[in-house]
Amino acid sequence: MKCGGSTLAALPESFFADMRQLQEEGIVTVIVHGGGPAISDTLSKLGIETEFVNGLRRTTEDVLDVVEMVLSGKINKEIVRRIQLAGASALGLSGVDGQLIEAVPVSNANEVGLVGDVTKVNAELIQDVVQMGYIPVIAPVGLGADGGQRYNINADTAAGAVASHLGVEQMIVVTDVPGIMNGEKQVLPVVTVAEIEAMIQSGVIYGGMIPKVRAAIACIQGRVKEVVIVNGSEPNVLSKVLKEGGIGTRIVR
Ligand SMILES: Nc1ncnc2c1ncn2[C@@H]1O[C@H](COP(=O)(O)OP(=O)(O)O)[C@@H](O)[C@H]1O
Ligand SMILES: CC(=O)N[C@@H](CCC(=O)OP(=O)(O)O)C(=O)O
Repeated sequence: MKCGGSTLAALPESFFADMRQLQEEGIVTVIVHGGGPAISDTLSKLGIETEFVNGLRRTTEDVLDVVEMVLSGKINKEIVRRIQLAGASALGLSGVDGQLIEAVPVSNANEVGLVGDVTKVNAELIQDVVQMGYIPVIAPVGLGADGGQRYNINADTAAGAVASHLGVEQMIVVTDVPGIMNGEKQVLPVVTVAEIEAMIQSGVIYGGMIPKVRAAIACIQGRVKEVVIVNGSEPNVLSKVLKEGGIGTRIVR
């Protein structure tokens, strides 16, 4: 599951209670989270300028310090605490811990700086954490293969990579809209990978939805059958996706 920064503060207690219920039923959840708005807030308090190029934050070493502090510190621990308060067990990690997420510079690094694309995920570590009874909560900061260089990774991209390396059946993207909407603001129940490019071209899909659909395209292969985009403030949204369906937008092959 990917939890977007747009919705984290608005997630109700029941969202985490639902997660506990699912864990008790043996449904395994792995969380990759964002935190874009909180990063932007802290950068502005510190007087560090920030800017997005095609949805990716232009990242200098100074920006990266704040990204890591906010994502791996504040946001990651907030989510872990909320899961624990709901009575479930969670363990917070970033892509740095246990070399969880290995990354290389994105192809337009000359424009965006220290932003990474995922090349490898330590799936064994995630599986071990799950085996120990914890819900892994992962912040999208990656490390170069040499272990020295950190990279800021878009959270949708990181979640898609984790989903495909784990070979899960479904990725749930929790955000602040009820799904992908068409030009008339109607939520589309199903969108195919083939339809997405045209929707980006026509401007129906824009801004923060673009990295989500691109991550979906990249991860829907092999065992990953679908990506479902849902609103986190919808009551018991996780159970509804997993048990009833008919909610949000399903992106399928
Ligand atoms: N076709 C679309 N349907 C729904 N939302 C869209 C669409 N195109 C762009 N968006 C935007 O994508 C946003 C979600 O992305 P973002 O703000 O980055 O969220 P998150 O922090 O959850 O990743 C929505 O709030 C909406 O403004
Ligand atoms: C490279 C890049 O843009 N990284 C993102 C990481 C956080 C993120 O993606 O958070 P949301 O899911 O809330 O948007 C950033 O710096 O904002």
